[in-house]
Amino acid sequence: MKVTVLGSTGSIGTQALDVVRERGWTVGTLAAGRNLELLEAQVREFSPELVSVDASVYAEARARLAHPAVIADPAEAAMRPADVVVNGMSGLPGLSPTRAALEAGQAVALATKEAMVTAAELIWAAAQHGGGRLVPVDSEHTGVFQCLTGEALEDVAELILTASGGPFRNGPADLSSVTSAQALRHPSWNMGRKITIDSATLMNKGLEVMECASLYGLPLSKVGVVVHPQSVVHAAVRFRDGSLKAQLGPTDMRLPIAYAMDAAPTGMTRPGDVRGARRGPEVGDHLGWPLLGEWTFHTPDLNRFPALALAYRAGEAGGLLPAALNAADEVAVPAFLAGQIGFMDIPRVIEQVLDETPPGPLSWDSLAQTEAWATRRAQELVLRGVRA
Ligand SMILES: NC(=O)C1=CN([C@@H]2O[C@H](COP(=O)(O)OP(=O)(O)OC[C@H]3O[C@@H](n4cnc5c(N)ncnc54)[C@H](OP(=O)(O)O)[C@@H]3O)[C@@H](O)[C@H]2O)C=CC1
Ligand SMILES: CC(=O)[C@@H](O)[C@H](O)COP(=O)(O)O
Ligand SMILES: [Mn+2]
Repeated sequence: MKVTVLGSTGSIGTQALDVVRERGWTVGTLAAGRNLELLEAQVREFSPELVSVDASVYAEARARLAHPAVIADPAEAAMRPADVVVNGMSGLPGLSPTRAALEAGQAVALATKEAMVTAAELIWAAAQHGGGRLVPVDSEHTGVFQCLTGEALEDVAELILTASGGPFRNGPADLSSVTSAQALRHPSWNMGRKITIDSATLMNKGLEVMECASLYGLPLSKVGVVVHPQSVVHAAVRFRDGSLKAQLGPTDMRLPIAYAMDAAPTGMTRPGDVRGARRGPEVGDHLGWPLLGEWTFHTPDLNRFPALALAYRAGEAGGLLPAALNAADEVAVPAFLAGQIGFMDIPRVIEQVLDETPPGPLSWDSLAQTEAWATRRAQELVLRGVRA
């Protein structure tokens, strides 16, 4: 199988390349941002025909990388014919490559949750128009996908996503003065910095609730969240007869990535279009994973973690609000990491941006305008302070 990996130098990208190595697949195209040292090592190992890098390091990349063609356009990289395109780009920059890949008829293993959060209708239209297919990589959403396989959507009463609860699930009661070092200490997953902070605020779960509704074509009122500190159960589906089906697994993203890569060629073309895939060989030496230990489940505390309620609010409003929420979060999280604002200012910035977002129908143009506006407004709030 010939694979494209977008975001190849990140947490998802490097694990996708682990799967490629284990399976003996080949790499046609890689897209990275600015980490040329790691990209150079990946080029040496996988010999792709094409690499894309961030425009700011394009000249340096041309000088350093002798043999593959070098471009500065991940959307073009996404269109290069491949059996599967893994998108592990973080945030808004991952949106246009997702669109480009689907419009070019590619099979996409999609980790970039921001695409389904901000632009689901447009992404599905791109898939319909271009013949592209997609399968989610996110651990909870592959969990739902696997639970829904062989079931009828009309029989679903509720989709349940588990949350680890992040590093602050047991305290302190007041989160105003927690540090970025504390917030970056995720209890169960090793991930990029942005998603790790989102896990600490529970915004990650908020984004995932919207991602889930968009993927499976169900209203937000049918997507629930339960805190499960052990991160063994990734998701569950409650059916109308009262039965629950859950998906369990080790906390190793190579399993969801490998499943999505196997499933993408027969993947989803519209919301809820779930067809399970044949499973590939063992991933990451997990056949002996011990199904042992104690598992607990409790409801999330929306007072300490208001970001989750904000995400439900944006998701229920729909239109351009999820894009505004996401853009504000993409400003607030780096500002927190840079020490410019406190931890509880993250949801404050987002709430004020949501309150002020001009309504309107979703299109690629209005999406880009709203993202630009919300980014600017969030930057102002970071500099000047949010309302009391
Ligand atoms: N990590 C995880 O376990 C999970 C992640 N996800 C989702 O997957 C996505 C990626 O997350 P994660 O891997 O943690 O993030 P990382 O921050 O670890 O990686 C982001 C990747 O995007 C790359 N990138 C940035 N700009 C560009 C660009 N212009 N062109 C191409 N690549 C670019 C970065 O490149 P560089 O470093 O070279 O600058 C890096 O390779 C997010 O949407 C996240 O929510 C979902 C579930 C689990
Ligand atoms: C691995 C994965 O899918 C992450 O999105 C994970 O869910 C983050 O953990 P939280 O449950 O703490 O948000
Ligand atoms: Mn997840």
